[in-house]
Amino acid sequence: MSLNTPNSVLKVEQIQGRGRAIIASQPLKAGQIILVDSPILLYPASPFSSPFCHHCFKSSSSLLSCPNCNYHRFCNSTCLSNALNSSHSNWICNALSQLQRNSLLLQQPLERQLQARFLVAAYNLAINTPSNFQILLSLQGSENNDDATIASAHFLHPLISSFFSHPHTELFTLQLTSSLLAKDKLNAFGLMHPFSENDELRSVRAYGIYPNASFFNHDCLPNACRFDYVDVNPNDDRAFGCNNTDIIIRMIHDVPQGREICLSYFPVNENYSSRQKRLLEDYGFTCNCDRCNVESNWSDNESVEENGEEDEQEVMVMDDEEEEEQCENMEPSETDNNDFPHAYFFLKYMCDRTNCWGTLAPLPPKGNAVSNVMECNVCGKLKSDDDDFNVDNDKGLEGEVPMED
Ligand SMILES: C[S@@+](CC[C@H](N)C(=O)[O-])C[C@H]1O[C@@H](n2cnc3c(N)ncnc32)[C@H](O)[C@@H]1O
Repeated sequence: MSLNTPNSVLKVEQIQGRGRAIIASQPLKAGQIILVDSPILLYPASPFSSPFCHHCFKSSSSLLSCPNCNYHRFCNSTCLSNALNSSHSNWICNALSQLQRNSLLLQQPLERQLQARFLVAAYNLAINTPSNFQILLSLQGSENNDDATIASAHFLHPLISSFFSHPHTELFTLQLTSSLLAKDKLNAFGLMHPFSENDELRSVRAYGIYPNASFFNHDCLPNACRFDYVDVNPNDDRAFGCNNTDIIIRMIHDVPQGREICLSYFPVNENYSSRQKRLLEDYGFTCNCDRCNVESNWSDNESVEENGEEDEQEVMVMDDEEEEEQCENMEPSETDNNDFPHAYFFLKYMCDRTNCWGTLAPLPPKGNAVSNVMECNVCGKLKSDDDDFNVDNDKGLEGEVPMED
């Protein structure tokens, strides 16, 4: 099976115990852009009152209001007119206007309000873009959900189905609502606010369903990572010619043909037990990647030095100079058989900026030459392989040529 993108260097294969997986169909280079994916559905992370454009999610000093509800706002007339034909159709405009006045819903936790917002966007897709709704239905996630998702479906379905009219009343069932919620939970990506060092956590501006990127499985030491540039204009070098709501997947290091390409579903600094808990509760699987296999043998009470970690709070960060010197001389192959094979990964590919926890990938190669400038996928910091050298981000990436897929 191939991805629904032209000239893809990737293919989709079924792997026992992992479902569909993305495989390199040719050798891939560090920094190479392997996928640019556009969302089939986006919804704001603050469900009913986002200060950003409700269509493209850019921040803007002046926003135009929807002429019907006078409530949802758009950054310019193009976004407004595109939205009126898609993400803010008459049906969704009416549904949102009623939902945001529903006191029962407004008393619910934020997570459930977001689920309501997602369902309205998903059912709007079914009504306005049935082919994209079929793509959403083909993604992982079924009606056999965890108890919390089933409870949400029971609460939200009657509310949202009151906006349907014939023939949708028969088609849009409780089971469908439940399976849509599962698909959102397993597949949604967050489009992030630009990083600020003062925020401990970089918050999400909007959630999106990206049909091709949804096939990437998780690995706690990923070989690719995703970038997004929500506030950057398409003609800015940093956006590599993409739309601002696209996500761009780039290789962290070289991989041979036939290797599975994986992302990490969350920052790589999380410790073993919190990763395992999150993957089981949120994604329904037990991770047995190389890193988890090594760390499963570490006792919680063992000292950090014994485990090869430097931080008692089990955060995978290395700032100890001696340890860094030791690791600097290691190649990945040398670390394969020791107790801390990921030391090299943390040193080379984890951002060292305070509170960032992002992953570094080289800028796209020029021809065959891998760039020695690494970009952080969270804070956007640029740093050279040899030494820290911070490029003035406002000036863009002069001379860097994006690779085609
Ligand atoms: C975003 S989807 C990835 C694509 C999915 N495999 C499919 O068939 O559509 C996330 C789901 O993939 C599976 N998955 C992802 N990473 C995995 C891993 N490392 N081991 C086993 N299953 C994994 C889990 O079922 C998870 O809920």
